Amino acid sequence: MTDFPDTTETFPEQETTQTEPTIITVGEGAGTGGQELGYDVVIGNGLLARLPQLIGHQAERVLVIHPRALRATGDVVREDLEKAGYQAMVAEIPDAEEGKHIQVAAFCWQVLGQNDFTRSDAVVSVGGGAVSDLAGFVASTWLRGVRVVHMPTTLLGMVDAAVGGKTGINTAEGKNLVGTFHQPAGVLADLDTLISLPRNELVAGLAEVVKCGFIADERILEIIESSPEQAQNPHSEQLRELIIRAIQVKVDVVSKDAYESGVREHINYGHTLGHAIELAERYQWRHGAAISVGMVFAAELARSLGRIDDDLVDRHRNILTSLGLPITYRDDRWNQLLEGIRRDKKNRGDTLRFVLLNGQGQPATVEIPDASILFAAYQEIGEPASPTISL
Ligand SMILES: NC(=O)c1ccc[n+]([C@@H]2O[C@H](COP(=O)([O-])OP(=O)(O)OC[C@H]3O[C@@H](n4cnc5c(N)ncnc54)[C@H](O)[C@@H]3O)[C@@H](O)[C@H]2O)c1
Ligand SMILES: O=C(O)C(=O)C[C@@H](O)[C@H](O)[C@H](O)COP(=O)(O)O
Ligand SMILES: [Zn+2]
Repeated sequence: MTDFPDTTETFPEQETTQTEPTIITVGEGAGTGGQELGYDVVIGNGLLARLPQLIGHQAERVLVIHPRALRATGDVVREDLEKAGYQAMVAEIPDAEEGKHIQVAAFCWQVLGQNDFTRSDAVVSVGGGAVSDLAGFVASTWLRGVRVVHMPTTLLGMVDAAVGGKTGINTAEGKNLVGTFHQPAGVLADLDTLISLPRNELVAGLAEVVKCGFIADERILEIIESSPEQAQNPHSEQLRELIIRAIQVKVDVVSKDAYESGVREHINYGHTLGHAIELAERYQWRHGAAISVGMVFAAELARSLGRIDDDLVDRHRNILTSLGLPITYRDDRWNQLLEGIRRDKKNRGDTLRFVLLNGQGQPATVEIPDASILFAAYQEIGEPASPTISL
């Protein structure tokens, strides 16, 4: 997997301030919990004890789905659930995008079936966005829908993937092409889990935070600009504030448009090219890295259409670079990328649609009349591909 910045180290140990958790409700007043809006995203430290409250006491059995890399954490969660009186079991799935596969979903369905999971039982995801996407998909399809609680352990999972109910798996043709909308019963974002997260994963998550800054909350951009280092420090107050602000942006949008028939498309900023890059790279690029390049591409596209000025495009490049995120892509892959772009879910028939800015904090979904405009923007982000080394 591509490393940016060139490190997988974690942050040095440091005291973390324990404060009262922040609770943000999705679709406040809109529903009754379960698979509807009206659930809580709890952000804080040491939150595991709150899990039974979110699962609910009608469940007797709970399946904890976690990736191989988080075996120890998955076991702790399972043991805690056993102590709380549930019959808890784990399903260990392949790491990262390898987990977002139909065969992995089939494995989880088998575990649920063999353990007689009923409609009152529940699923818990422990891991990053790949795990919550897969576990959410499994929960939404098992018996046509059982409760799922997400415990995101990556920054990206906390600020984006665990919130809002999009689930998904990949197919050979592209990213997230199969999936459902299935709101969780709750989300526990325990900031302590970020301490073991490799720095490059944390930085990848910051790409989605920056996205929220450009589409909605400029204060996010200002915090990062004033200290890109503190934004990457899992112990910092700045990162806590960034997480809360980014979740608030997502919650506001999802609360208005849970099924993406309007404004929810805006949180797909940077994803049209981003997903095409992920496919072209056979998922060896992190999602956040691909979205970073995708946002610069979208900014160039908006500039070429006269929607934003040079300063806003430069702000994209500066802020993403300050975090060590990539802003260019190899210049010899256009046809392959265009194929991916054509499969984006925002398209309607042959009409390509992109989320672009009309200014800071002013996103809009725009129809692209002619793919040649896209090619021109691609040239602005292109860099020569590394020469092939032949023996
Ligand atoms: N459903 C949505 O709304 C939504 C939103 C954004 C992204 N996504 C999806 O999320 C996925 C990306 O999520 P991600 O960036 O979290 O990647 P990921 O789930 O692949 O996790 C990244 C890596 O970090 C490891 N990891 C997780 N938590 C850790 C921890 N606390 N300590 C150490 N290592 C840990 C994982 O094992 C994995 O190797 C993509 O598939 C993307 O499409 C979905
Ligand atoms: O929640 C949403 O809506 C998003 O678009 C958030 C994105 O960050 C996320 O990557 C999502 O999975 C993309 O969805 P897709 O519909 O483009 O597959
Ligand atoms: Zn995303």
